[in-house]
Amino acid sequence: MKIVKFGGSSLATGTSVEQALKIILSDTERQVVVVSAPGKRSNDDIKVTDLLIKYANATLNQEDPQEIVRQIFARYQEIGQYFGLNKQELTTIQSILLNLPKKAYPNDSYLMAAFKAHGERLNARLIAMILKHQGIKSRFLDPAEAGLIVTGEPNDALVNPESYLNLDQIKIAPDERVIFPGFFGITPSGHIATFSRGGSDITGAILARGFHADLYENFTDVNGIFAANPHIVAHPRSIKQMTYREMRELSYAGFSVFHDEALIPAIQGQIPINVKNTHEPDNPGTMIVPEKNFEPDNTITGVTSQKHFSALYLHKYLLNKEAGFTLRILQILYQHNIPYEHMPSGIDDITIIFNNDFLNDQLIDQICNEIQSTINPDQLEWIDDYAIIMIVGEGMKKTHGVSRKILDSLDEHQISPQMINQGASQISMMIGTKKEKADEAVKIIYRQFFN
Ligand SMILES: Nc1ncnc2c1ncn2[C@@H]1O[C@H](COP(=O)(O)OP(=O)(O)O)[C@@H](O)[C@H]1O
Ligand SMILES: N[C@@H](CC(=O)OP(=O)(O)O)C(=O)O
Repeated sequence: MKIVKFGGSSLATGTSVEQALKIILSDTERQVVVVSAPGKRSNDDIKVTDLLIKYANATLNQEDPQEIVRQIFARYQEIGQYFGLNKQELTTIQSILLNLPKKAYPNDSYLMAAFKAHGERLNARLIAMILKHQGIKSRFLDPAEAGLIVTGEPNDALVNPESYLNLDQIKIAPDERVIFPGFFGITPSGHIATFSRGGSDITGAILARGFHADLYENFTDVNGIFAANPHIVAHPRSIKQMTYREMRELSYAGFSVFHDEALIPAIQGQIPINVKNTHEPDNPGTMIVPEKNFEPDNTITGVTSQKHFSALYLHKYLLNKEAGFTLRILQILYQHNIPYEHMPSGIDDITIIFNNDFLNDQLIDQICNEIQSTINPDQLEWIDDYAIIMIVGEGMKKTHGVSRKILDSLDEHQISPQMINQGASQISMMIGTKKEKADEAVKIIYRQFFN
């Protein structure tokens, strides 16, 4: 059996849903279908998830939400009408939308999560209705009914392992198609909580593990995973095959096409993932597979950058001899509830790299003051325009001179790395640069290894 996930970019219009249904019905093994909320129809369009966030905010601010509800419903109506659904069938969707503010939520964060989740919840209902309308045996399966239990933050939830036991109990008839909404699960007390943005990929992977699928097919709007972000490098090469750990490093570091957390259930279940193009289903796309029996066909598999970082550089002589130096820094960060991303160090210095999402000016001042007074470094520098370039490839550990080739090519273009870090697995190299140099660095490294 295969789990098939369609992203919002593949379900934005009636024509694209028709193409998705064609793909589902062309293979009897494609029995469980995970759907996202309708995505953008054009570059300046708004995803349904973002419209729902506006609806939630309007509700919280006690503003009139009529216009926004009209816009959201119009997206489902457009798709439903394309398939000839009647007014009454579509009214169910409209009334669920209108009723959202009347439900009880433990707090504003749960309200936000529940509103957001309805992009997927209503789309799964709609697609199941369309299939039924076409005489195809199909079922809408809700995470509440399936027992997809999550814990943690209402808008950044994590799957609870009991979900796998619950999914194992679900019976699917051989000729039946199950339509499952992506992006959310149910908390132990029965409320909706969503994964982080882009989290329908996670639902697909959870179901792939829970239903012991042979393959997890993830359909998007491009021919698989490219070796670099197509918005940075024009027409990058598509990766034929890569390992789970390569993908995890690349998706964590900026390959937004596949969610980094979605790799974990697939790895646990050892289920291969095939990222494919809805608009070109015969293209083989990218296979993501376990490390064993893998022969890389290029030294590097991909290069990516992320620009939302800041760094704290600390210099202190004999830092290596001072017991508890890092511990005291971490205690300060812990007191302010600030996580860090990386902490490369030398004999006399240490750089702590932060995700800007967890910082504000007041917090930055507070932690710098506290570190200065507690640690008393010789030099303390805050760098707020930091980017990380990540070069990943199973082929890197077998090839000599990869780092030299990368650093020489950057040097030729006057880009001087502020930090270099090679992971112990030897399949990735991380380079810190100024934010404004990040895209150029990606282009240079891509050209060096792929052209
Ligand atoms: N390395 C990459 N390979 C392929 N696509 C990428 C890459 N990096 C960024 N993207 C972008 O990711 C988009 C697909 O992701 P997304 O819009 O979230 O799809 P979906 O709606 O199918 O989940 C592509 O259209 C592409 O612009
Ligand atoms: N609709 C949600 C979840 C998701 O995964 O969407 P997509 O598959 O279109 O990236 C979001 O926009 O975050």
